[in-house]
Amino acid sequence: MRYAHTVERVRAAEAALMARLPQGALMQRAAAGLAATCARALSDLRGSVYGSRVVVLAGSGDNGGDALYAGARLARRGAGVAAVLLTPEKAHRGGLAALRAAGGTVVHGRGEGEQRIERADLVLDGIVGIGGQGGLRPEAVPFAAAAQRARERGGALVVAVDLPSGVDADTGEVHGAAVRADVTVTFGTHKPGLLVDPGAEYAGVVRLVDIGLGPELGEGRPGGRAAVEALQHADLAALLPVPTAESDKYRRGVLGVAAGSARYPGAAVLAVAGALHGGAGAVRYAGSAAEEVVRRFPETLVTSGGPAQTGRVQAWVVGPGLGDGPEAHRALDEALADDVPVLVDADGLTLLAQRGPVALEGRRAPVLLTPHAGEATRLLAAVHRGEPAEEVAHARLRHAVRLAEAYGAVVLLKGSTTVVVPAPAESARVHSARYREWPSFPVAGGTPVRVNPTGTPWLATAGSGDVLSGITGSLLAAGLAPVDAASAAAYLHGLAARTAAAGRSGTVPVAGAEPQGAPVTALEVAAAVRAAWRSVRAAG
Ligand SMILES: NC(=O)C1=CN([C@@H]2O[C@H](COP(=O)(O)OP(=O)(O)OC[C@H]3O[C@@H](n4cnc5c(N)ncnc54)[C@H](O)[C@@H]3O)[C@@H](O)[C@H]2O)[C@@H](O)CC1
Ligand SMILES: Nc1ncnc2c1ncn2[C@@H]1O[C@H](COP(=O)(O)OP(=O)(O)O)[C@@H](O)[C@H]1O
Ligand SMILES: [K+]
Repeated sequence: MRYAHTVERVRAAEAALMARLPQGALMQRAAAGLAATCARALSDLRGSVYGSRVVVLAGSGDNGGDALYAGARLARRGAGVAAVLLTPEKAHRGGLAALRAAGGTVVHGRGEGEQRIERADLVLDGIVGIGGQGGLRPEAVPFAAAAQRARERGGALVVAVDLPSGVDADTGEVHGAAVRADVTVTFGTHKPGLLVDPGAEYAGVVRLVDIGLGPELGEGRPGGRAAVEALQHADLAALLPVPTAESDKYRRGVLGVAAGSARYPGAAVLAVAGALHGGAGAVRYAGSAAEEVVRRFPETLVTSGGPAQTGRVQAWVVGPGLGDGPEAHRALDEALADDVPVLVDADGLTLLAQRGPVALEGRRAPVLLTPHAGEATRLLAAVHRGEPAEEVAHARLRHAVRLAEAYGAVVLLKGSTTVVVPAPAESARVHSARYREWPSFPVAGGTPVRVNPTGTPWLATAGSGDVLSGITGSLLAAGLAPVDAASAAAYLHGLAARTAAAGRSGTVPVAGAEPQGAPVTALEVAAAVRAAWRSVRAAG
């Protein structure tokens, strides 16, 4: 598992650790790790650190201090290091003295600063770290722009210190300008904003430097009190259901799929395709696309009636391609009336948004909502004034948490970074009338939010969401808890898309890297789930 902690937790852990260490020890650990990463990168880029041109962008806080000390270490190895100080009178004293003592220089004036940045081999972004508030301040913006020009024209490497300046550490939100980094060297633990877009995209490849915070952060457990966590191959291998000698198809789980309509039969086929590859023992399909489904997948048990006419299932997927007619409403009602976990997707979400959270009242078994930003906007509009979908996409954690709180449901919010939020602890369904303030992220005392590390923009293709519903439903039917089913399915789905696009299996995701290979269709993603599953089990 990869864990991320909020600024508040990091500060508390740092304070506890610093109380036991000599002054400045933590900053030296951070600077040493940072300089080592930069030195490796410079060696790869130019053959050696000696003679390379490094510019340190230093703000007035400890983030600037880290950058200046790291600059000093690089200068001692023969790099030409120049510092651009955002507020010279407040620059970190010790860091600046160390840089000067190592032969580094200070650049004066904006023009010269920008020129130096544009000619640099490596730019260290130490403008602001976890102490940042809001977007980049105006005086920092031209330097961030110069660093971007240096990347684009000169092939300079931009290395962010702790996090790219301008990215919100706790949420990944970016308000205004921010530094775009190739590599981010972060200290002690990941910050949520490094794992969630848009912040994750600004961060590039993230390297974690151990500064000894682990025991303070974890409180005896790995990842203790993390706000965000991301599954890795080994976690997934432990979650995936594998049949035993005693298994039969019922014990492996039976999933019901209520999807598709005369107008959208394809959605039914795609959801069933996902379901059949997701690990359940059997898939029952209920709806008007029964003929198409069984023609394509003869292993499906079908009925042209609704969920109430279907035999026993252990979970339902309801919604993809259902349309909005009376049959669609009936399918949603009948699925929700069954006392098993229900995943609501696509048109099912649009119907649910018309009714609001009250439609889920009285249910005991879990509900899992899987909206994209547009559907999330509609669901939120039922309990709150509407917000445009871009707002949801740019503040993913906040809106997914809001949705989970408002509907008392597990939420998987799709998009560039898919996030999975657990249902609120006690069923606190909130109605517009008594609604005062939205909960903020992270939820106090809450379980961590899962973010998916395997996503790829190749998935932005029609019908891939239907496939995801099927995979998730299958894992739910197999008995996984909703948060595990949703996050494991998103992981497999992303890995399958990467595998299908690259034409080979087992591709391990690299953050910030350009997507490999060629376009894929939704059905090809479903077919590649098997290869993704294999590569996960092989690594686990
Ligand atoms: N506290 C610790 O023990 C450690 C902290 N470390 C470093 O210290 C950093 C935190 O240091 P600080 O608490 O001094 O805070 P920062 O250095 O992150 O930021 C504070 C400074 O940035 C300015 N600032 C705030 N928002 C800004 C914005 N939007 N645009 C431009 N400037 C802005 C503030 O005026 C303030 O001077 C971490 O990110 C990490 O790099 C590391 O050295 C490891 C140990
Ligand atoms: N830019 C992107 N990067 C990564 N994944 C994406 C991106 N855009 C969409 N996706 C993924 O593609 C899938 C699309 O699902 P959805 O929006 O429901 O489409 P459809 O209704 O056509 O199936 C989701 O899994 C989503 O997370
Ligand atoms: K920074």
